[in-house]
Amino acid sequence: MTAWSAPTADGPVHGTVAVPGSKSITNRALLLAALATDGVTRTVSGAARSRDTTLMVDGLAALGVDTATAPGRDGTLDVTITAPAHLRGGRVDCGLAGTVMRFLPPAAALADGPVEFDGDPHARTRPMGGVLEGLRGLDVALEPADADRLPFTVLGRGGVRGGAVTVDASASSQFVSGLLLSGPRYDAGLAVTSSTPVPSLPHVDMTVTMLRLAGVTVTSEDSRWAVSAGPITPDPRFVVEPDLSGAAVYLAAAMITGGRVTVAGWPERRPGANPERHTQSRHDLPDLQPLGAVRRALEAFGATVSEGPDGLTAQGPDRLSGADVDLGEIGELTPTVTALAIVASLGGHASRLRGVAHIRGHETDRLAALAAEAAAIGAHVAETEDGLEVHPPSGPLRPTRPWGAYADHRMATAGALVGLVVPGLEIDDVAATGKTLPDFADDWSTLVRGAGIPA
Ligand SMILES: O=C(O)C1=C[C@@H](OP(=O)(O)O)[C@@H](O)[C@H](O)C1
Ligand SMILES: C=C(OP(=O)(O)O)C(=O)O
Repeated sequence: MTAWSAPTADGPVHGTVAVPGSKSITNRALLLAALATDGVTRTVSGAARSRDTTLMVDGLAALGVDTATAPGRDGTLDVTITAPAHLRGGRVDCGLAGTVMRFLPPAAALADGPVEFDGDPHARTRPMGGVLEGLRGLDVALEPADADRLPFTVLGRGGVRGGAVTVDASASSQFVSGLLLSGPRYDAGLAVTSSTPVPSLPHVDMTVTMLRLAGVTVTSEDSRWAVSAGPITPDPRFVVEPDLSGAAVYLAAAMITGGRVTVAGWPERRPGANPERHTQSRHDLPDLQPLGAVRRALEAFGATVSEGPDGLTAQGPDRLSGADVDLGEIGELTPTVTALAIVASLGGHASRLRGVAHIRGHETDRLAALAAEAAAIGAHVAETEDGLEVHPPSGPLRPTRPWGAYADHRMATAGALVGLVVPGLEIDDVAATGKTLPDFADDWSTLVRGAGIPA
């Protein structure tokens, strides 16, 4: 693997960029189309053309779902899905995708035969307990019976009785989302209670909203969510919006350099759009991604973030401030925010990132990885129990070795952000960005060198 030289910014980064569709929305839309109960062929358009999407499409195909992909607008994919009358047994490669390893086992329980699950070496260390505990609570048989990690087999028996389960979802909101997405197909529907606080709650909200858009009755109260048994009928042409966490990387480039970057194609929403209405049109969309929380986190470092007809725009300050931010709702932003905190520390400002203990179970132990890569350039980033503290360094930052990506897209993009102000920084595996941002290296270089990415 050849290291990639991250471009250094000569001045403020200005431009307009297009980012791929959200992998979280894409993979929910694909699964809901595959679980649809009316035999209609559906298209998910604007889907991320990325490894996680491909893994979901291939996983669904392994369960007997009819899938076809075609190039869509702006480098995205159009995926056509026809749900079969019955899912079948097979073998699913989860890669490193949390959405595949947590969302497909509850669907596999509906299959007519055993479904084997495995993934990348690191995927075998990612927590799975909540999903498997939930399935066992519904009398779904697993092999091994006490499995709590990949690899395992779900012994599908063509149906699931459904009912109420209590799980520990402190390690990932995806445990709750995964169970809820298949719940309407269980005989008695499904009620999921988490015995512990759930991180990344906006991702559970995304699940609830997308289920409602697909005609499912969902109730939620505190840490309990319930879906009624019944038809799943998503929009036959579902349009995926751009990925907010991917967008945040480009917005952060403006922040770090005192520039201005717009992410094009951000949907304009009417306030009060109603997810209970079984419809989807561009101007009648409920919020699916946590823009408010992301905006607050970026603004805490001094950015101005605005939405308009051109898209989502961040304007950087002359110098970043330090910040004390709780990222519990948006844990996947931690690498990006850490890069902002490292740059702020160069101006003498300390920062504290809290509420993200669970990201030790993400693509890698992100707290350990961020602290280690920061130390290798002379930055001062210390792990805490639930986050990171970033302090001013004792001298200028200098790479001593390539920044490690750890097969983690967001570690790679965090390295690119730090590279804007640290000359000579290389990233050991920029291809890791293919998990969600397949064109990242080229798009980033084009933006930073001033030409902007055609949006
Ligand atoms: O449901 C989803 O699409 C996601 C939920 C979150 O997972 P965690 O709750 O494990 O943080 C998020 O970090 C991940 O990137 C995507
Ligand atoms: C945590 C992430 O991914 P996954 O869906 O694999 O959990 C992420 O994208 O930051």
